[in-house]
Amino acid sequence: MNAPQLLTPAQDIPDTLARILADKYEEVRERSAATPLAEMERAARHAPKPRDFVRALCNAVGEGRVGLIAEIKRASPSGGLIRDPFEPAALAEAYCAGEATCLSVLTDAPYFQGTPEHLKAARAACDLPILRKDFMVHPWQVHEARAMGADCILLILAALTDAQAGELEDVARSLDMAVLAEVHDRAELDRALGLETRLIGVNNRNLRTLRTDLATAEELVPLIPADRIPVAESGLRTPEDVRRMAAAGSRCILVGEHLLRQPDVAEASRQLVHAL
Ligand SMILES: O=P(O)(O)OC[C@@H](O)[C@@H](O)c1c[nH]c2ccccc12
Repeated sequence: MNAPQLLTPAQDIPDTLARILADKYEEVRERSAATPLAEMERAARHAPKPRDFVRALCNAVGEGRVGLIAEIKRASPSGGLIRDPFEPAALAEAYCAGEATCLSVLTDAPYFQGTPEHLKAARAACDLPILRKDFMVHPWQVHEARAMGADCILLILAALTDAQAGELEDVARSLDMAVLAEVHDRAELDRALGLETRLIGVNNRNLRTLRTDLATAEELVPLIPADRIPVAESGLRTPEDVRRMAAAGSRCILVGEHLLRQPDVAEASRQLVHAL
């Protein structure tokens, strides 16, 4: 990607997401100056082999279970401090014991109090495939994700132009990583379907206002073609919520805050996995 695209995010992105992205562009500018792309590419090539994120979800669904992507995050803009003390390795083990299919680990520091160390610790503690949950805006971050051990990246369509999303997807594919393309409305869904990836996340949370509404997935999941894999994200708490998402056509879910607020994370995870 050319340097000018590092300078500033697209202009028409309001509110919370705009603030996060402005900070992210600044962060990437600084970090990629400290560790040049060529060095990050080399680190990515030497990372442990990717785990198959898509296959894990397909297997879970094929065996009649919920495909649960269980999230590890210390804090969030909407939830404040979510878990304290916060132990990523212990959480990864608990999710694994609770039959989660994959993990999602926040690595964004300013808004989620995440670090790459959280992802590394989680990956070393279990053998589940791992999504790096961050705001990806530049190929440098995709190599960085692979270098820290991530098996999948998130592409938030609301944060990216089609050209950016396509380029980031190409880099991920070149590194044998999966891509979760995240949408919040029909226009973003149409754009996501122009990508190669089969994984389409429908975020029930509006990243501009931070409110969740399960009706978002109920509206959009039925529009996703059968050759793709829908993932309902955010605001899910109860087995009943999981059944609502499955009724709309999504047997894969991404759940964070609810699980992280439980004392017994493994048991809470198991309850969602066996909700159907
Ligand atoms: O904690 P929740 O409401 O269960 O949501 C998890 C996940 O969907 C949410 O963290 C998320 C979805 N898309 C994102 C994009 C960036 C940061 C965070 C997210």
